[in-house]
Formats: sequence, C-alpha cells, structure tokens
Amino acid sequence: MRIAYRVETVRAAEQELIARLPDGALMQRAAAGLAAATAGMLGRVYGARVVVLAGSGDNGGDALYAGARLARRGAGVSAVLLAPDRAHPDGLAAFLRAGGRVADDPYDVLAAADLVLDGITGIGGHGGLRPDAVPVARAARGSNALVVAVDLPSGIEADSGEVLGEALHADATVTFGAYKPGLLVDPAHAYTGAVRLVDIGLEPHLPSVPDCEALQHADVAQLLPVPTGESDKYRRGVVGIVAGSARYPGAAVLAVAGALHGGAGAVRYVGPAADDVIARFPETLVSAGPPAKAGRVQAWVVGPGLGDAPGVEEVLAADVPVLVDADGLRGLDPAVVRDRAAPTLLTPHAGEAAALLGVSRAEVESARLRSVRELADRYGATVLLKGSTTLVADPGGRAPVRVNPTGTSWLATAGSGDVLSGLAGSLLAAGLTARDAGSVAAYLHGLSARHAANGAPLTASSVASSLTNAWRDVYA
Ligand SMILES: NC(=O)C1=CN([C@@H]2O[C@H](COP(=O)(O)OP(=O)(O)OC[C@H]3O[C@@H](n4cnc5c(N)ncnc54)[C@H](O)[C@@H]3O)[C@@H](O)[C@H]2O)[C@@H](O)CC1
Ligand SMILES: Nc1ncnc2c1ncn2[C@@H]1O[C@H](COP(=O)(O)OP(=O)(O)O)[C@@H](O)[C@H]1O
Ligand SMILES: [K+]
Repeated sequence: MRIAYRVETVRAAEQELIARLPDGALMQRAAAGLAAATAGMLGRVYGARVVVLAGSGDNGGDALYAGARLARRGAGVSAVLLAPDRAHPDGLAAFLRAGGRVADDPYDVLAAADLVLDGITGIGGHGGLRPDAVPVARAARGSNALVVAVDLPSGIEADSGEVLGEALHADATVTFGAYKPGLLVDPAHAYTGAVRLVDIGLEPHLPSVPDCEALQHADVAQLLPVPTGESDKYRRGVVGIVAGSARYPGAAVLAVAGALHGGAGAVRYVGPAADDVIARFPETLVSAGPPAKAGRVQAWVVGPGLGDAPGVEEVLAADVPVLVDADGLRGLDPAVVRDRAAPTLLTPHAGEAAALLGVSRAEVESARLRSVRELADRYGATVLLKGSTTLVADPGGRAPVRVNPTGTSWLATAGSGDVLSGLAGSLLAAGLTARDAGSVAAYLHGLSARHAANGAPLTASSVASSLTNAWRDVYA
C-alpha cells in the first residue's frame, strides 16, 4: 500500500522527530537522500551543470544543502535565489562553502543546465507560484534540463491535489518522509513525474490511518475473491445487471462483460437488451424484468445505458449492495440512498458528480478529493469518482480515500465505464465491501486497459476481455 498524509500530520510527526535529533539533522537526512537520488539521475555528477532554485523556506534549504553535496562531488552548481535576503541562511552558507555560486543571471544558467532542483516551495506553499517565481519556473521547464522537484512540485497544493495557479512541471519528484495527497491526485499528480520517497525516519511518528492510500498488486491480490473447494456458483455470488435500453443495448453487453470477469459465480441480466447479451455471452442468465422477479442476487448494478427507463428506485429498495452508475445517477435522491441499510456504491464521472453536487464539471476536476468526499457525505454512500485519477471515498471520512494508481488516458473512450460498473458489481456480489469492490475494480480495469491499449487506441470490449490478464498480473 502506498500511503499519503496531509501537511498538518507530516509537520506534527516532523516536530516529534526533530525534538529527538541534533539541530538540523532531519534536514540533512532529506538533503542527503535528495543528493543521492539526483546523482543517480545524472549518472555522472562530476562536471554536471546543476541549478538550484531556492525559495525562502526550508524547501529551499533542502535544495541548497543537496546542491552543496553535489558541488563537493564535482558538479558545477549555481543557485537562483527567489528571495535573496530570505534564503535559508545555513543552507546558503553550506552551499557557498562547498563551492556553489549564486547566479548573476538566472536565465543564462538555466539555459545551460543539465538538471534543475526545484526548491521554490514545498509543503509551505499555497496558491500557485508567486508572480516573481513564474518566469524562472517557465525558463527551467523550457530548458533541456531534467527538472527534479524537491518534496513536491512547487505551486501544487499538497493536501488537496489542486493547482490554483502556475506550478512547475517536474520530470521527477523526490519527497521526504511520506507521500502527500497532492502527489497522488490529479491535477497536481500530473506535475510530479516519477515520485521517489526518501526515508527520513518519520514513519514511527505518523498515525496508523493515512489520509489517502493507493493499492498495489499485493493488496489487490489479497482482496480478490478466489473460489475454494467448497464453492459453487451461488456461494461465489450472483450479480444482477439492470442496464441497456432499445437505444443503448451495447451498455448492457459491456456491463455484463465486466461482470463476467469480476469473480461472481453467475451474472443475471434484466432488461430489454437480453437478446444482445445472450448473443454475445451465452453464459448470462437473462430476463425481461422486473428486477424483483429475476431471482436471487447478492448485488445489483443499475444504470449503464438505461436512458430514461425507470427502475432505479426499485433496485435501491432491495436489501443487498447496489452500484448506481450513469443514467441511474440522474436526479438520484440523497435521502433514498441514505435510508438504505445495505451498502451503496455510486460511480459517477466528473460530469455526473458535478450534476449531483450542483457545481460545474471543471470544479469537480480541479478539486477531485474534496468533491468525492462531499458526495460520499451527502449520500451516506461509497463514491467512486472516475477520471484521470479515480478516487474511492467512504462517507464520514471514516477511511482513507483510495487513489487508483493504474489506468491510462486511452480509457477515455465510450463504454469503458460500463465495463467498470459490471466488474465492481461482480466484486460486490462476491462479498467485497463497497470501498474494496470499487478500488479493486478500478485497479484491475486500469491494468487491463494498459494491456488492451499497449500504446494504441483501445475499445471498451477489449478492456473487458483483457481483465483476465490483469488478474494474472496481480497474482504474479
Ligand atoms: N522541518 C524540517 O526539518 C524539514 C523540512 N523539510 C522541508 O521543508 C519544507 C517546508 O518548509 P517551509 O515550511 O519552510 O515551507 P516552504 O519552503 O515549502 O515554503 C514556504 C516559503 O515559501 C514562500 N511561499 C509560499 N507560497 C509561495 C508561492 N506560492 N510562491 C513562492 N513562494 C511562496 C513563503 O513565503 C515561505 O517563505 C518541506 O517541503 C521540505 O522540503 C524537509 O527538509 C524535512 C525536514
Ligand atoms: N483521462 C483519463 N485517464 C484515465 N482514465 C480515464 C480518463 N478519462 C476517463 N477514464 C476512465 O475511463 C472510464 C470512462 O467511464 P465513463 O466516463 O463512465 O464512460 P462511459 O460512460 O462511456 O462508459 C472510467 O473508468 C474512467 O476512470
Ligand atoms: K519544490
């Protein structure tokens, strides 16, 4: 599991640790880790041209101390001080002692740099880069140098993943002590490049429950439902799919395709696209409806391609877990969802989330963490917000928000969400909690999409058929 903590928590842990260490020792740990990581990226340190962008806080201090270490190993290191009279005094002194030089002209040194250390702001920065830092950041990005963000890319919001102004796009980020939510969540995540975590001994001082977490293969492997000798198709779970319409029969087929790969023992389809479903997947149990007469299911999926067809409230009346997606989300009444005793999983994309929250799509996309938490609280349900970084939140901030680390932007194609809803519903029927079902489904779906795309456009059908490979990856 990759876990992330908000700034307040990181600072509290740092204070505890600093109290046990000699003066400045923690910053030296950070700088040593940063210098080692940077040296690895450079390959050859001797003779390399490095530029340190140093703001007025400790982030600049880290960068200056790391610059000093690189200078001692023979790199030519220049510093661009964003606020010369407020640069970290000890860091700057160490930098100058090691042979580092303060640049006369920032643009000259940036144009010739091999690598830039971005130490403008770290966890103390808010509101995007200040105007005086913007041209320097742009020159760094416009150069041929590798840009390495110190702790986090300057200008992003560490806690929320928002980018409220200009930020410096890094090729890599070296972060200290713990991941921060903004390193995992878009839009900020898009500025980080590859993220490396430097251990500075913070872990024992951090709480056991983080703010965000990202599953990895081993976590998913533990959560996947696997049949045993005692299993039969009913014990493995039956998932019911209420989807498709005369206008959108394909949504039914794709949701069923996802469900067939999700580990449930059987898939029931209820609706007008039964013939299309059977033609494609003869293993499906089909009926024309209504859902209450379809036979026993352990979880329902309702919504993909339904159009205006009614039936969502009928499904929500069932006393089993229900996943509501797509058309099922339109005008969904929070009171109806909150009153349910069984779990509910809502799976909106940003546009659907925006409609439910009464805000613009852009607002949801710029503040994904806040939006998913707010929706979960409003509906008293687990919410999976789809998009460039898919998030899964439980209501009441009970558990860390899950951030999906897999996926590809090739997934932005019609029908891929239908596959996801069927897959997540199948995992619900197999007995996973809404939070686990949503996050495991997003993980497999993203992995599968990478198989299906492999550098070229994918189709939603191919995402479904590649799910088998995604399961195998996770077990391998
Ligand atoms: N306290 C410690 O011992 C440690 C601190 N660490 C470093 O310290 C950093 C946090 O340091 P600080 O709390 O001093 O804060 P930062 O250095 O992140 O930023 C605060 C400074 O940046 C300026 N600033 C704020 N917003 C800005 C903006 N939008 N554009 C330009 N300048 C802006 C402020 O005037 C302030 O001087 C961490 O990110 C990490 O790099 C690490 O070295 C780990 C150990
Ligand atoms: N830019 C993106 N990067 C990664 N994944 C994306 C991106 N855009 C969409 N996706 C994923 O693609 C799927 C699209 O679902 P959705 O919007 O419901 O489409 P549809 O309704 O056509 O099936 C979701 O799983 C979503 O997370
Ligand atoms: K930084």
